[in-house]
Amino acid sequence: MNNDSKVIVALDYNSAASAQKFVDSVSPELCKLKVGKELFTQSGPEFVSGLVGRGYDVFLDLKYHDIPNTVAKAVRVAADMGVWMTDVHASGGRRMMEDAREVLEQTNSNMLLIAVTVLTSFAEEDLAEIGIQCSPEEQVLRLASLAQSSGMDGVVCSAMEAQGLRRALGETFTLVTPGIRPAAAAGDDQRRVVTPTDAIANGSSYLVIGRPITQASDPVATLLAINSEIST
Ligand SMILES: O=C(O)c1cc(=O)[nH]c(=O)n1[C@@H]1O[C@H](COP(=O)(O)O)[C@@H](O)[C@H]1O
Repeated sequence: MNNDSKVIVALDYNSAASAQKFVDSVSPELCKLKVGKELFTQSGPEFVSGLVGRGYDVFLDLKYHDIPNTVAKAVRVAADMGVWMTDVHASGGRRMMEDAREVLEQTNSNMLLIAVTVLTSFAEEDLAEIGIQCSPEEQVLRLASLAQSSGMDGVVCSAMEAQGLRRALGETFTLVTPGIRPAAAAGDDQRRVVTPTDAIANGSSYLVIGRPITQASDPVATLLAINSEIST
């Protein structure tokens, strides 16, 4: 079986039972799965291990951001769980990212380690309010370059920045893009949104999609429609 879908469904459910209901209706060939803060806080590593055991590529999205020693140790535990990918915040800095990379090398782990640049819920005015006086695009490029030179496999960014990052950082750098909204869908709390088709055209490696699938009246049909939209 080939787990080659570019869609990572964000399992942003408040109970293991509701997440499991979705998981039972799909298969590892149709999508990868992301476990984030809400579900992990609720259901913990056991739920994650269950997904790994069923053959899913799991993105454990806990966005580690702490001192280098703490992050490296948490990344090591994530790798031991057998997840496919996990993330740290690029703004944790070079030493934090390098130490996380080193711990994976010491254990011969091939888990993908990626760094969040500027959250897709941020617009330029949100950056200004936290003291960053540039456009999201500039800040994403700065943090993505730092992430690449600190040994990260890729970054999380908006697909709005994907084209520029592909040009600057090359074809093999993994670009994971949330903030995906089919045309005419509600943006919710997201600010830098792109449609599935445009995200792929811009060079995204993987699309993270939550509410447009999980809150659809027919989540599986919506996932299938997105898979076919981006494979044509
Ligand atoms: O790291 C992430 O996955 C992430 C980074 C980011 O910049 N923006 C972002 O939305 N996400 C996650 O991607 C998912 C997006 O969900 P929807 O907005 O419902 O599609 C959520 O689980 C977020 O936690």
